[in-house]
This record gives sequence, C-alpha cells and structure tokens, in this order.
Amino acid sequence: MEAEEQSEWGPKAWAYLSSVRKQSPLIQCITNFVSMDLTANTLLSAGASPAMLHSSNEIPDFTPQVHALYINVGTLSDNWLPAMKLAAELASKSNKPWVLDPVAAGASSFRLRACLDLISLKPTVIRGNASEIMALANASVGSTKGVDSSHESIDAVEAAKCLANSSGAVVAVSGAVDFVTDGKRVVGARNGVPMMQKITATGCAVTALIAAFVAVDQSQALEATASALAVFGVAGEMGMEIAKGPASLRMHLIDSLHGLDQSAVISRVKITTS
Ligand SMILES: Nc1ncnc2c1ncn2[C@@H]1O[C@H](COP(=O)(O)OP(=O)(O)O)[C@@H](O)[C@H]1O
Ligand SMILES: Cc1ncsc1CCOP(=O)(O)O
Ligand SMILES: [Mg+2]
Repeated sequence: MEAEEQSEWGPKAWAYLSSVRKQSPLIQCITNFVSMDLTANTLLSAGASPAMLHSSNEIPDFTPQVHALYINVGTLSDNWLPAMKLAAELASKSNKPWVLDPVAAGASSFRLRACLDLISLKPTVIRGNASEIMALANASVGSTKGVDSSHESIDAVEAAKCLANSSGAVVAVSGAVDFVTDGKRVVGARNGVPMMQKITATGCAVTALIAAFVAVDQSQALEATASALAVFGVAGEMGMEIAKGPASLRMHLIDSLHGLDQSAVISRVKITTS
C-alpha cells in the first residue's frame, strides 16, 4: 500500500513542476532582505515569475493581478506589517492563494502577534521550521534560536495539526523530513540534504516555491505543498552531488532545479503517508 502511494507522488510532483513551467505564475513576494535574491532565483529557475513589491501604495493595484502572494516576516519592521496585512486581505478577497513563512515566530511578542494576526487573514499554506510552528500553535514566545530551529520536524507534527485545524491552512514543518498536514492527513517528504540548512534563506526560498505550486492548483494545497518541498529537496540532492560546500550548493541547487527532468523527479521524489 505504502509503495503504491509513494509511486503516485513522483508523477504528481512532475505535473506540478510542469504546470509552473508552462503557466509561469506571477508570485508577489513580500519577503526579508536576506532572502530576496535566493527567493527570486529559486522561483525563476522553477519557471515562475517573481516580483518583490511591498509598498502599501502599489499593493491595491498589483496584488489582485498576481497568481499567488508570498509573505515572509524575516526582517519584520513596523512599517512593513500594514503592507503585509493589506496584501493578505486583498489576496483573500480576490480569491488568490497566499502563503506565510513565519520566520522566528517565537523570537519576540511583536513577531508572534504579527504572525497570529496574519494567520487570522486566512493563508492557504503556512511553512515554518519546527520551532516556529510550535511557537504559533502554542501562541508562546521562547524556546527558539532566532531564525533556526531548536527542534526536529517530527516533534512539531502535533503542533502542525493543531495549527492547521485552528487556522484552516495547510501547515508544513520543514527539517530532515518535511511534514505537511491539513489537520487530518499527514504526509512526509523525505528529500533534501542536511547542508541545505547551512545556506541562509533555503527555508524562505522553498516557501516561495510552495506559493508557485499552489498558484497553479489552489484546490489541492496539501499535494502542491508536499510536491514543492520534495522537488526542492531533489534539487538539493542533485546539487550536492557536485557541490563542495554551502556556497557552491546554493549555485548547484538553482541549476539543478532549472534542469530537473521527468525521470529525475519521478525516480527521486520520496513522499509517504506517515
Ligand atoms: N536534515 C535535513 N535533511 C535534509 N533536508 C533538510 C534538512 N534540514 C533542512 N532541510 C531542507 O532545507 C530546507 C530549509 O528547511 P529548514 O532549514 O527547516 O527551514 P528554515 O531555514 O526556515 O529553518 C527545506 O527544503 C528542508 O527540507
Ligand atoms: C538570517 C535571517 N535573519 C532574518 S531573516 C533571515 C533569513 C532566514 O532564512 P531561513 O529561515 O530560510 O533560514
Ligand atoms: Mg525559515
């Protein structure tokens, strides 16, 4: 049964990547300064079209035109938060999917409150590391190491289910295994290499890739999210075959994502029902 289920995910992940390449969805990214470059290049190498627009003055014109919105609170400041909320409201009103990356959600009460307020605006998907998802599910500050996780992804599966149920979003916890849940079903994407944690903003970049996958099929957010995480992981695995360290992995990961073909995706994607 498990092998049968697994064999369906490769073609599914390939279908999502092919649709992104064909449709080239426009993804508005309101993201942190650290991640802007890697995020835009990840989206471009997957075939999507990134646009880093965050002014409240242009969001009313621009956000209703995009195929998906990505909000990331990594370098949150007072004046960006209203723009994030405005964009999230407009995306929801225009029936466009939007995806939240709650970077360091438990690092301060300002950040935690901001993330919880954004979650009340109904994101389609929330993707964080284990510490971030636990902070959100418990609505508590602390037990975090800044933007990095001090927990394993497996430790946050129950928190992810609670958050999915309370928010209505699909919730993904990244780590050695990337778990994705809608509150009932849980799937695990088992691709990637540990060295991906040594490149800043790989988490931010994969959340943007989730936005691109959800943009081409809003109706199955869990499937799109698991596929994006697995595809990014496969690109990391292939990149690691020639990389010498984090800096060259960053380059080879983007090259691999750009060059992924059907046979690599189908043979390498490892997604199982946990
Ligand atoms: N130990 C690991 N093995 C394989 N892949 C990993 C590992 N840790 C993280 N990744 C991958 O690295 C990317 C970033 O995840 P993570 O480091 O958890 O996010 P963040 O940077 O937000 O903390 C994801 O694609 C994830 O699957
Ligand atoms: C280092 C840092 N500081 C604020 S945002 C950021 C990037 C975090 O990226 P990721 O969560 O993908 O590791
Ligand atoms: Mg992160």
